[in-house]
Amino acid sequence: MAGVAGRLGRLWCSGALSSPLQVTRFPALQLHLCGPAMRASQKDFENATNQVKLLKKDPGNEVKLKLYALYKQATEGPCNVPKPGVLDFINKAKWDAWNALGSLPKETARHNYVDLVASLSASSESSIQVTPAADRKQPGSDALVVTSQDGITTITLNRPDKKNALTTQMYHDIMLALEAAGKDDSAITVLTGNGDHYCSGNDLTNFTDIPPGGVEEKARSGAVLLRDFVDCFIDFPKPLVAVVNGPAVGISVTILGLFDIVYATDRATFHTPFSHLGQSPEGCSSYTFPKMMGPSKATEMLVFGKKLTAREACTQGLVTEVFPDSTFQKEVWVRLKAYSKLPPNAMRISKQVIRNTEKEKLHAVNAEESNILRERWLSDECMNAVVSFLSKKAKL
Ligand SMILES: CCCC/C=C/CC(=O)SCCNC(=O)CCNC(=O)[C@H](O)C(C)(C)COP(=O)(O)OP(=O)(O)OC[C@H]1O[C@@H](n2cnc3c(N)ncnc32)[C@H](O)[C@@H]1OP(=O)(O)O
Repeated sequence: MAGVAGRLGRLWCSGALSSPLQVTRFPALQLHLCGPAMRASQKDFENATNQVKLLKKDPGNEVKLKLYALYKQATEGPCNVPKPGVLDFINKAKWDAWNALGSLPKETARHNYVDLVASLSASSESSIQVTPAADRKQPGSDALVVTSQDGITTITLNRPDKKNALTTQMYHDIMLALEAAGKDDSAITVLTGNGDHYCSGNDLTNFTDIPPGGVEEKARSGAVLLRDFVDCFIDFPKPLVAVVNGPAVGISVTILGLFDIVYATDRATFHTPFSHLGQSPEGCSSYTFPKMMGPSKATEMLVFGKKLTAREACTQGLVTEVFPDSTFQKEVWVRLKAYSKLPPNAMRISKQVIRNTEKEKLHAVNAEESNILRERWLSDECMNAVVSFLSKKAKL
């Protein structure tokens, strides 16, 4: 049975499954509670399927099967596939759960799915906002989740098992998400992380994906990607907020200088170990850090790799406000929801007035930093550091 549980566990990652704990106690009742006045929209449903990927706790196999069944019923209607053989435990369990829903209408199944996800989110102490419909194209992988609610578009880094390290795909997806968020009807955009880290910076395995043009081509395309990525933050047209839910490393720290507000849990740390990695500052930090904290404090971070606590980062001006970890999510989201009700055009224009004084300079700094890094990535110092990390000899 342990094997079955393990395999069922993998269902959890499929995106079709979600969960509410109370519901599991009265499944039959719950499945028919939904009246016509309480229908969930297709957008609510799509949002719930995204939200389920962000739940912190595994809700258990019984709930997962329920979610699977509701998802299938909502998307395909009553069970219409042949019953799997008795030895095909997993598929039989899934089939039984779906078949048990009988002729439950698609709409009701959709509503119950949304309900289940909402109550599971509430009971799982998820660090992620409960978010209904986002009218947008979702990024190409689960590593980034974009949701919208209460005038706030939230972009969540979702690779908690890798401390939210940024893959090449994620850089592209974040750029797409920012482009969409800049144009949507939300007032504020938030970047945050799922799990115990905010982000561990560039995924060092990105360096292992060498194209036919060799390492020079890799460094060249990396520099173009870096420059484009940081440009999106420089040009982002509306208030951009970082909700730093845990330790932050590398590029996830440097670009904070381009955010309008940075809220951090007191558990967060801020680390830019560029010299250790044979690299050099990016994200415009060679300009924004000395400006906000003075040249010598910036040197401690960017040259000597001094790791700051959240409170130190707040004193240095990198962080706007620090919150106790136990109340971090609650306090921050209450605050942001209040801000999001301010007139959006006024906020957008005020942000742009502040940013426009610096834009040209920031673009020039970004171009220069990207060029310098292109050289650094080809250095022995950098290659040795990456090999050392990848062979598990080094950790920051
Ligand atoms: C094209 C644009 C380029 C922009 C350039 C940006 C420069 C930077 O961002 S430099 C910063 C690069 N980041 C790092 O050097 C961090 C490396 N990670 C660590 O030192 C540690 O993982 C940690 C201190 C962040 C966390 O340590 P902890 O003990 O809590 O967890 P781990 O067991 O080490 O990590 C779990 C899991 O995640 C993998 N992982 C973590 N960070 C990265 C990363 N940056 N790249 C690739 N993989 C990472 C780690 O290897 C573990 O994986 P396994 O479970 O498979 O062993």
